[in-house]
Amino acid sequence: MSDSSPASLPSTVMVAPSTLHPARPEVPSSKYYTLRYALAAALAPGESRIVLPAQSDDSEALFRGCRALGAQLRWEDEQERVLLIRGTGRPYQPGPVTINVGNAGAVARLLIGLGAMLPEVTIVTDHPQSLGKRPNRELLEALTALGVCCEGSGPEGCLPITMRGGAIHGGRVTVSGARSSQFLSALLFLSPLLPEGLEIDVVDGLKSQPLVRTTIEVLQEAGIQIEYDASLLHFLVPAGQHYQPREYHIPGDYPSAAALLAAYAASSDPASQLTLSRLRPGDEVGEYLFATFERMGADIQRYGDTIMLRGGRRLHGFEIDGDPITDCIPVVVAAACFAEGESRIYNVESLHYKESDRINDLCAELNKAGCRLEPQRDAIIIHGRPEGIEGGVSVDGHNDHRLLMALAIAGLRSQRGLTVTGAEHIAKSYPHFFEELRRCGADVQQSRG
Ligand SMILES: O=C(O)C1=C[C@@H](OP(=O)(O)O)[C@@H](O)[C@H](O)C1
Ligand SMILES: C=C(OP(=O)(O)O)C(=O)O
Repeated sequence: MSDSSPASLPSTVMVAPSTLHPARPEVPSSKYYTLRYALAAALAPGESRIVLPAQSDDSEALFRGCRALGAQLRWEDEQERVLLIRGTGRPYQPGPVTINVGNAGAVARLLIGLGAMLPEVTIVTDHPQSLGKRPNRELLEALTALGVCCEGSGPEGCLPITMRGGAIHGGRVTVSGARSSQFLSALLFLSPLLPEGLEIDVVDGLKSQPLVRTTIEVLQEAGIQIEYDASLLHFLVPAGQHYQPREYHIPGDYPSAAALLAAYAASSDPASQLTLSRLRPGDEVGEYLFATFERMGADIQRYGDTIMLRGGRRLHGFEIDGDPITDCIPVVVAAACFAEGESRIYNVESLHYKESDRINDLCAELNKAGCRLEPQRDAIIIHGRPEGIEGGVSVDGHNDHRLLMALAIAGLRSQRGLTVTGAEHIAKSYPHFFEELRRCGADVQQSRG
C-alpha cells in the first residue's frame, strides 16, 4: 500500500553540522493507534473507517496481518488517506497461512495472539538480525497454557513461529510483563473472542504501561468490556463479546515528533523554531515527553494540539524514569548529549530487547561520534558536551529507526558531520524523516552506496 520499503530508501546519509530554520513539518500519524484501530476494525463484523493511518513499514506489516486474519482492506480515498476495513468478527482462514511481519515487534506480538485462533499460522520476519532475535517466550507460554500448539525458534521463542489453535480455550492465564507490555496487549486483543473469556494475571512487573492503557482505550472504543485494577496486573475480560465496526481518527505520532523536538532542543540557534500540530493533549506519552523537554531546560510550549519548541537554550542535565516514553529515549539521549552536566535515564532495561540493543548499541555509536555515555544494565548515563562533538566518523543504525534518528541529531551538532549507515531502516516508522530534517534546514545528503 506504500512505497517506503527499505529497498527504495537510501542506505547511507551524511549529516553535516547545520542550523535549523523555523519550520512547521507535518507529524506522521501514530503507530500505536494505527496498529490498534486497524486490528480492532479487522476483528469487527462489518466495515470500519480509519482516517489518516500511519504510512510506514510497520503499518504495512499490520495491514498484511489484517488480511491474513480474513479482513478486506481498501482505500475509500487514498489521497485523503481514508482506509476501509471490512472485518469478519473473528480471525478466519480455512487453511494454513504465513504472515511476514517485517521488523514490527508490536505487530508480531499482536498477531501471535490473534493468530492463535487460526487452524495453522506461521509468523515469519524478513529481518532475522533484528526482530528475528527478539523474544516471544512469555507470550508462547501463555498461549500454550490456553491449549495452543506453539513451535517457536530456540528457547526464547523467536520467529519463525508456527501455531495450531484448534484446541484454544479461555479461562485464567499468567503472563510476564517484565520485558515487554506487548505480550499482555496481545492477550487482551484475543481475550474477548475466547468462548470462556479470559482472566489475566501479570507477573514480574509491567513495562510500558501507557501502551497497555492505549490498548484498553482502543478495546473499549471498539465496544469491548474489560475489568482491570489500577496497577494493570489483573484483568477480567468476559466471554461472548464482539468488536464493533467504528470510525477511527489517528492522531499524530509522539515518538516521531520527539525526534524533531530533540533536534531543535539540541540546536544552539535561538532563531530555530519548530511548530508541530495534531499532537493530542492529554496523551500519556505526549505529556511525559513534554515534561521531559521542560526538565532539560528546553524552551517548549503547548497550545491545544500544537507544540512549539525554540532552540538556543542551554540545556542542563536531568534524571528521569525512561520507561513511560520508551520509544522516545534514543532521541532524548541524543539531546542530553549536548546538555550541561550529567543526565541519567533509569528503568530502561527493556531497551535491550528492541530493534537493536538500545542501551549498548546506542551508547557505542554515539561514543564513536564523540559523545560521552555510559551504558548500564537498566540505565543510560550521559555526560553532556554543550560545546558539540567532533564527528567525522561513520556510525551505524543497527537495523533501528530510532537509533538512526538519534545519530542524525548528533550529526547536526558535530564539527565534521557523521556518516550514518543502515539508513533504509528509517522506513519502519518514519520513512520521510531525513527529507523532513532537510526541509528544516539540515544539511543531509543521501546515497545508496
Ligand atoms: O504496544 C505497543 O504498540 C508498543 C509497545 C512498546 O513495546 P514494549 O512493551 O516491548 O516496551 C513500544 O516500544 C513499541 O514500539 C510499541
Ligand atoms: C520498539 C519499537 O517497535 P516494535 O516493538 O513494535 O518493533 C519502536 O517503534 O520503537
